[in-house]
Formats: sequence, structure tokens, C-alpha cells
Amino acid sequence: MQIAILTISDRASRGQYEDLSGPAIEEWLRETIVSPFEIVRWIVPDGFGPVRDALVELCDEQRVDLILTTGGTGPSPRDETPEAMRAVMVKELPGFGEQLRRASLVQTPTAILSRQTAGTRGSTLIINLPGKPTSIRVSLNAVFAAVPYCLDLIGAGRIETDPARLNAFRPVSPA
Ligand SMILES: Nc1ncnc2c1ncn2[C@@H]1O[C@H](COP(=O)(O)OP(=O)(O)OP(=O)(O)O)[C@@H](O)[C@H]1O
Ligand SMILES: Nc1nc2c(c(=O)[nH]1)N[C@H]1C(S)=C(S)[C@@H](COP(=O)(O)O)O[C@H]1N2
Repeated sequence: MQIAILTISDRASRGQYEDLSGPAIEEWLRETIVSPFEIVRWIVPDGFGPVRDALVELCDEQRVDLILTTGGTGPSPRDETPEAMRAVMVKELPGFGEQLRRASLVQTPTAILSRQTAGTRGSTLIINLPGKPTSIRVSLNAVFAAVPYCLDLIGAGRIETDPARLNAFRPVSPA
């Protein structure tokens, strides 16, 4: 089971500030997932090309099971994560974006500015999170219960979570 964390930020990619969002995602995953997994961490600048190329390579060459992106989802001219997602995803899962924006609205009225979404390419699930480090926990807490079953459905690796932190929901199919 390989999980990629893709930080999308002009300034973090240039070393102008320390990437705090990628490490916040890694910390949350290490606290929550109890089955074996490896983490790959990449940082790319904003913009369509770098994000598209990173997503394609992580899906098609590295064959990771899950990609969590952070950043580039807003309306600023350089925010093109959703455009790159549209070029890369084969199936969009719009429920992720709906739930993520709803959960973040509790923190900030500007949550609706995020155009974040999720989707699959082959047996990889890609989920977008906003760039702000403080958005990470609320976002992952809001949607991750559905992630292990989604990975089962697309033929990706299996994730078990610590039930004290998060109950992964897997519907029981009738015998
Ligand atoms: N990976 C990150 N690590 C730490 N702080 C971040 C990160 N991404 C975003 N931020 C913070 O959140 C703010 C708003 O995020 P946004 O994605 O709009 O970044 P930005 O202002 O476009 O910066 P950048 O030039 O890095 O892309 C940033 O100004 C920064 O303070
Ligand atoms: N939980 C949470 N969600 C949030 C925010 C935040 O601070 N916390 N910032 C919002 C803002 S101000 C913007 S512009 C969008 C897009 O951010 P991004 O371009 O860094 O992805 O996410 C929104 N979602």
C-alpha cells in the first residue's frame, strides 16, 4: 500500500516557506492507519502542467494506491489543481468535494472558494485538500471513513484504521 502526498505550492516548492500541509497529512495518516503502508512525498509548483504531470506519474508509473493533494484549489490565477484533475481523472467522485466544503464551512466562510474534488485513475484514488495547513485535519476527518471501501472497489490496496480514531465504513454485502 503506497500513499502519495502531493503538496502544490509556488512558495513551498521554491523553499520560500516550509511546507506544513504535507507533514500535517502524513501525521494524520500515521495516527489513523494501522495496516502497513509507505508514504511518498512530492512538492510541485502551482499550475496545470506540473500538477498534471505529477499525478500521471504517481498513478501510471509509481502505481500508488492513494494520492492526497494539498493546495491550488482556489480561484487565484495560479490555482489550477482542478483543471489538472479534470485532465487526469477517469471517474470523478463529486461527493468528496461536497462533503469537504461542508465540513470546512464550520471553520471558515471562505471554504466555498475551494474547487476541490476527487476521482479515480486506474486503481488510484486522488483526493484534493485545500492548501492551508489548518484545513488538513478537518478535511481528512470529514471524508476518510469512505476511503478504504473506495480503495477496495477500485482494486487498490487495503487500509485498516484505528477504530478509536476513525471507523472505516465497509458496507456488508448480502450472502
Ligand atoms: N504547503 C503549505 N505549507 C504551509 N503553508 C501553506 C501551504 N500552502 C498554503 N499555505 C498557506 O496558506 C496560504 C493560502 O494558501 P494558497 O494555496 O492560496 O497559497 P498561495 O498564497 O497561493 O501561496 P503559494 O505561492 O505558496 O502557492 C498561503 O499564503 C500560506 O500562508
Ligand atoms: N478548512 C479550511 N478550508 C478552506 C480554507 C481554510 O482555511 N480552512 N481556506 C479556504 C480558502 S481561503 C481558499 S481560497 C480555498 C482554496 O485554497 P487553496 O488554493 O490553498 O487550495 O480553500 C478554502 N478552504
